Amino acid sequence: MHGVSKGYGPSRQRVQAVHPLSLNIRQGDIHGIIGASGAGKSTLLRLMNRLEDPDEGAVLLDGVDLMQMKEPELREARRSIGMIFQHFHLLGNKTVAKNIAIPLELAKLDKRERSNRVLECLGMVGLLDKAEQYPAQLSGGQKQRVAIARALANRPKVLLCDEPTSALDPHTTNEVLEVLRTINQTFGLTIIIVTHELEVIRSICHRVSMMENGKLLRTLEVDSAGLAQAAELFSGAFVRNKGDEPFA
Ligand SMILES: Nc1ncnc2c1ncn2[C@@H]1O[C@H](COP(=O)(O)OP(=O)(O)OP(=O)(O)O)[C@@H](O)[C@H]1O
Repeated sequence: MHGVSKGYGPSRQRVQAVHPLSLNIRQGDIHGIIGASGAGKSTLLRLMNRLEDPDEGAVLLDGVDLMQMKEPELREARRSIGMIFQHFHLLGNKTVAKNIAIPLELAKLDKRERSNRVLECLGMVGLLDKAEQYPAQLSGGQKQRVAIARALANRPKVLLCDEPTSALDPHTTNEVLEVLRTINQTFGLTIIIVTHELEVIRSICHRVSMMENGKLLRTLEVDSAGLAQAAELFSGAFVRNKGDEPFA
């Protein structure tokens, strides 16, 4: 991202969600974005696949600026960027297999290819036995794994994760993080995770960017020095353990 910014609302009451910033995400990394509520993390993530358009700046994927793209080129590029959300966004009236098939139908894959791809993705998240179940029959962690499978269906290069474990207990959080780690290691998928949980950064991220009031404070390697700096910058602000109050 080069010099991107985003504000909301008319000029007098304008909220500058993201001040002009540049950020390079390394291919194959799991990159965390952390900061207090309202820091602009989700907005930054939504700028990465043009779910929101920046007011200025360039969003480059493999060196190609998404801002210069028009349909259908943009639609094609968006297929290479999957996304998952805190509350899963699964369709309750469709089975797990049908949920995962939705992006494949939109991409106009034929039926045979679709069902092969659905099985492939279910295998990646370890839920082959749940294909014919409905979301309501699954645990939170399983629902998020279905959402991951759906996001992977079009074989993206990048997976954007907006607070993927914030609605989950510690056990299912680990289950989801393990799936993300395995996908990253096995397929080299680049993963960007917005979170307010230091534990998520510690356990799976290679680098972390810290945001405050719409500004990018710093990007650090996730090693002991980086984690110590991160903790210092946001002392008292992280959720250290599930059940703690988020952001004092
Ligand atoms: N669609 C919108 N319309 C108006 N203001 C918005 C919109 N989306 C975000 N904002 C504002 O932009 C700022 C940044 O919001 P954003 O959701 O990106 O922060 P965040 O760091 O992800 O917060 P949280 O952790 O609470 O989700 C906030 O002040 C928010 O109220």
